[in-house]
Amino acid sequence: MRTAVLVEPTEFELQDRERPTPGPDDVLVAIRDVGICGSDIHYYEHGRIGDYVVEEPLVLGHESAGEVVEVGENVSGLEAGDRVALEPGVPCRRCGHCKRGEYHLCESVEFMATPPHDGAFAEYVSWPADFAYRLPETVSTVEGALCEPLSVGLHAAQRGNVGTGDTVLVTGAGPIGLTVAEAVRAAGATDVLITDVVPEKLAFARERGVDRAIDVRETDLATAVDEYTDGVGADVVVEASGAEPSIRSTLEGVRRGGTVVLVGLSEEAEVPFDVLEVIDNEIDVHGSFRYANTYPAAIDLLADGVVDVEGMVDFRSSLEDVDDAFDRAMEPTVIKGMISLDDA
Ligand SMILES: NC(=O)C1=CN([C@@H]2O[C@H](COP(=O)(O)OP(=O)(O)OC[C@H]3O[C@@H](n4cnc5c(N)ncnc54)[C@H](O)[C@@H]3O)[C@@H](O)[C@H]2O)C=CC1
Ligand SMILES: CC(=O)[C@H](N)C(=O)O
Repeated sequence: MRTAVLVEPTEFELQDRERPTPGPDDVLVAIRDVGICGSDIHYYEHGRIGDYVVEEPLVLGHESAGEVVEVGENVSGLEAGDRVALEPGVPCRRCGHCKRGEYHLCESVEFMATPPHDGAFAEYVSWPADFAYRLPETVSTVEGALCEPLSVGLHAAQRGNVGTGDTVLVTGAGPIGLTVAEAVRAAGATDVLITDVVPEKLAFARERGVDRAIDVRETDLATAVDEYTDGVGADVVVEASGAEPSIRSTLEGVRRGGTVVLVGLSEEAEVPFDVLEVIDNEIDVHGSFRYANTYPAAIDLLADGVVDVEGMVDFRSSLEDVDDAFDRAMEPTVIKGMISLDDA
């Protein structure tokens, strides 16, 4: 089968690899669509993300969906011909975190396209059936693949306990910020403000219906939020840029007694944060890491037309054109590129 393998930073090689054989609890999936995520780009450019270093050739791509072509002998509920979204992180299912249902915190999660685990830029992936979710007819495999970033947004909204009538400030209008915006709307937020430093990203967010798009290069964030909220501040701020100034600015946007959710991963592990402000204003600060149990909700929301992810896609490219696709995906105005494979 065809695979695109990252053999060195900035170097993909198209390799012909043996088609995997599904184990008894697995499904073999002919991959149709795979999103290019910021983490794929980071591995492509730098060969590492923090402690995760690409030491062996690695197949990238963890936002994927396709068609089941074979099922293992123990699998029920899925059959050949079903289209599925693949949840990319598979936990041990036995540890305390798994048993509590917070399986995304399992220390033994094997996550696609995170060294040493291969991802989905491949014709076929064999995957545990309980992490493969059937897509209804009305949900495309592009949408199925983008259940992954949508899940990051849904989990962030849950971490922020976003509720009906809330005003939410999202910092960063990349794919994650945009899925957060979709998720908080679905959770009942009535006012969504978003920031960025790229005018095209802000214009796009505006087209998607955010109530206020703030260019923080030109506009003081605290003033803009105060104007919008009559000096109160946002109920919830979700940081989705990873930029250090933006992380620090979350405390300028949140109301007293409000919640800050940190999703964006800073280049630096330590970012100065005014703890006196946090205490004095009784701010709840939550980290948000990936997601758990979000795929069924993501698929339902897509099927019901409550959220949109397909509109974020700027282009679809082929496995053979993966180099060109990554070059395009790195352009600052591009939101989401996809690698799409022919029907298997
Ligand atoms: N916690 C988690 O589970 C996950 C975290 N992430 C992280 O979330 C962040 C966002 O991911 P993507 O949307 O894919 O990244 P992205 O790089 O495509 O988007 C970030 C956006 O922030 C904007 N930005 C840069 N500086 C800014 C500033 N000072 N104020 C406001 N906006 C600013 C950029 O122009 C860009 O539009 C990244 O740090 C990524 O690593 C991504 C996936 C999961
Ligand atoms: C941080 C990422 O972008 C990636 N989606 C991951 O969950 O590892």
